[in-house]
Amino acid sequence: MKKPGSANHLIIVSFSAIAVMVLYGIASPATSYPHLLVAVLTMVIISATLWRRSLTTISQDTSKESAGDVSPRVEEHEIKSNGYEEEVRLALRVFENTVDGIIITDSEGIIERVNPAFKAITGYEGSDAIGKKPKLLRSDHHEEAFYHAMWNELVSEGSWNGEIWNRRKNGEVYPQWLSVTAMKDETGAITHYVGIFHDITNIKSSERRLELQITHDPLTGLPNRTQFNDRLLKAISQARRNRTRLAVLFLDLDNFKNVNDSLGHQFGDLLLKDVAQKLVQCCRTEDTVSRFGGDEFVILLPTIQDNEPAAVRVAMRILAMFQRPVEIKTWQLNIKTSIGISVYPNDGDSPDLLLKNADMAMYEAKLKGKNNYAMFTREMDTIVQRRIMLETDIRNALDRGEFRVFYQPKINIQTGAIVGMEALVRWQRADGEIIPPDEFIHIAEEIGLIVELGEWVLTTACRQTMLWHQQGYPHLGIAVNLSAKQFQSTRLLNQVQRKQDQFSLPDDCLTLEITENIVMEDVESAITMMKQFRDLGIRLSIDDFGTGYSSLAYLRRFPINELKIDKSFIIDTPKDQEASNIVKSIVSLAESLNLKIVAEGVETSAHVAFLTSLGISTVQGYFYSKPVTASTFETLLAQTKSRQKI
Ligand SMILES: Nc1nc2c(ncn2[C@@H]2O[C@@H]3COP(=O)(O)O[C@H]4[C@@H](O)[C@H](n5cnc6c(=O)[nH]c(N)nc65)O[C@@H]4COP(=O)(O)O[C@H]3[C@H]2O)c(=O)[nH]1
Repeated sequence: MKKPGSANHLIIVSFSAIAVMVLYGIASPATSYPHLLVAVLTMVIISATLWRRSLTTISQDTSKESAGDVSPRVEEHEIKSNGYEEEVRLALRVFENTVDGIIITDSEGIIERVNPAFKAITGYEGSDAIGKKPKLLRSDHHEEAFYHAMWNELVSEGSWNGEIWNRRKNGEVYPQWLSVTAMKDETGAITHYVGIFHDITNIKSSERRLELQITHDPLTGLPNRTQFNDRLLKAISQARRNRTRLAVLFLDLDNFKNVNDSLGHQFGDLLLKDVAQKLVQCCRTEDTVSRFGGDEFVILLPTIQDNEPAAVRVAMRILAMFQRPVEIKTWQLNIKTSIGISVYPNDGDSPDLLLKNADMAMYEAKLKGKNNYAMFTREMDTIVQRRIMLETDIRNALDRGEFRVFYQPKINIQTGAIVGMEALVRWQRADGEIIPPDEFIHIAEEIGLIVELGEWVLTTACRQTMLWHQQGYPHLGIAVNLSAKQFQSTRLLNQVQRKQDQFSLPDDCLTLEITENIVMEDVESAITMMKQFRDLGIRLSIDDFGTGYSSLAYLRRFPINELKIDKSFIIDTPKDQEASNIVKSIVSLAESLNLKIVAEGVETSAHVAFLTSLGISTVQGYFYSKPVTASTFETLLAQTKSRQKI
């Protein structure tokens, strides 16, 4: 008798474990599962062969030893008790019941057997497939080279695993994961090929959904930052190879936040979708229009012939599109945009640099006024770097005590006496650099520091005025500038009243200087506010008069005390006729409205003579003094006092 050897027992034991795992779905479905199935099928074939051989041996032995003691039934019983036949049955059940399609071909690749799952996946009956080659399932998805490579690997390595697109009987092309294994006999010759596959359509479509989520903006469906960066990187290498140029356009919507805040986020979303569509219409199909989030859109023009014109043409087309109101529901919105442009290779050779520079140029476009574009320039880099530095540092400048108040005297043109002063803030950084207000006031406004800073200036100026009053100059008036945000702050009135009380300033001592544009923003509430100041004994002056857009009709209704003629007019007098006429008109306007006049920017004796001829009594300018520190101002006070005594 020949019993199955111990090696065979081992194989059977491991086969049982695998078969049970497969039946109960323990193995992972993606890649290890086909390997297990191949193992199972290997076992099917090996087991069947061994079993057949064992039975043959038994029957031979039986015939040989028919007269002997050992009954063949005993041998059969032994086989059954070893579980051998049972294992083979189990393997066949796996073949029949697995959800994976299985094809077994002969060494020539002619299909010998397929399992029921094969039919479920491909739609072909066993009878359709048996006797044919697996070519039957081919789609046009792959080149011939793909199949060559697959067979080469199969023959050399003994197996092939991978994704393959096949065609079902109904013509539908679908992706499947396929593992093919070459089965060999004892001599090493290939006897069969076993192919195991499963349909991965669902996996692929959820992969696609996931990829879409990773690479696209869910609101507008446009590529997102990740996808944009990817395309920009590829476009840069292509442009480098072909020695061509590309452009990046960075844009955001001016005042989008206001739309969102006033009309709600849903409305804002509709607006963004609409803008996205229109931007796509402004570009060619090979361009990438992406949304980085919020109201930021970035466009890639992957090939442009020249440095500027092509990119500028697209920017102009976009700006023209924004000239027309956007219609959302029943609303017509005037939305504007600012566009910054950077060009490869001049403005950067990496996605980061091109984006940063386009962003910088966009900031410059905003400064030029809304609905504008700007090309990146090297100088911008320096300006923006400085602005970023100031923006970071200013946040703690107040706590670090880096602000100073300078005072510029206001002079009585007839007597030369100092009648008051304007408080002008400066920022003295730790390294000693003095930064003028024109450079940081708008930053303080943007980051919300201005109300706090304004209060500090008001306190400092009022305290200093009180001290000078106490030192023997009780006639000095003090003028303090207000920014738009301060003027709109509900705290302002209360703040001013407290300072006036705290430093015992008499009525008409404190003047608040506001620009025309500030009051014109919301005329009615500005008038209410101004009346309250007047009731407190606070003077009001319209600063930079002539440069804004105040209406004369409103001017009549403003409870103001003074017009301050802007220095840009004074500077050109008396030579420039137009400037001189404007100054004359402002003077007669002030007279008719019973307002006082202050002329600023008085730099020369010719200015003084001209203003004197117009009957102006109060002036301010470098001819007398630049803004100076409190101690220098005290020296000026002492000098003019002694001059007057002489
Ligand atoms: N070329 C020339 N310039 C002259 C002459 N006389 C005076 N100036 C300058 O003209 C500006 C007058 O102040 P402003 O029109 O209120 O214009 C101010 C004001 O709008 C703003 N500002 C200054 N301090 C404050 C502040 O404390 N709060 C706010 N909100 N704004 C301030 O910054 C602006 C600029 O202030 P400054 O740089 O101090 O510049 C001052 C002053 O130095 C002259 O003869 N020739």
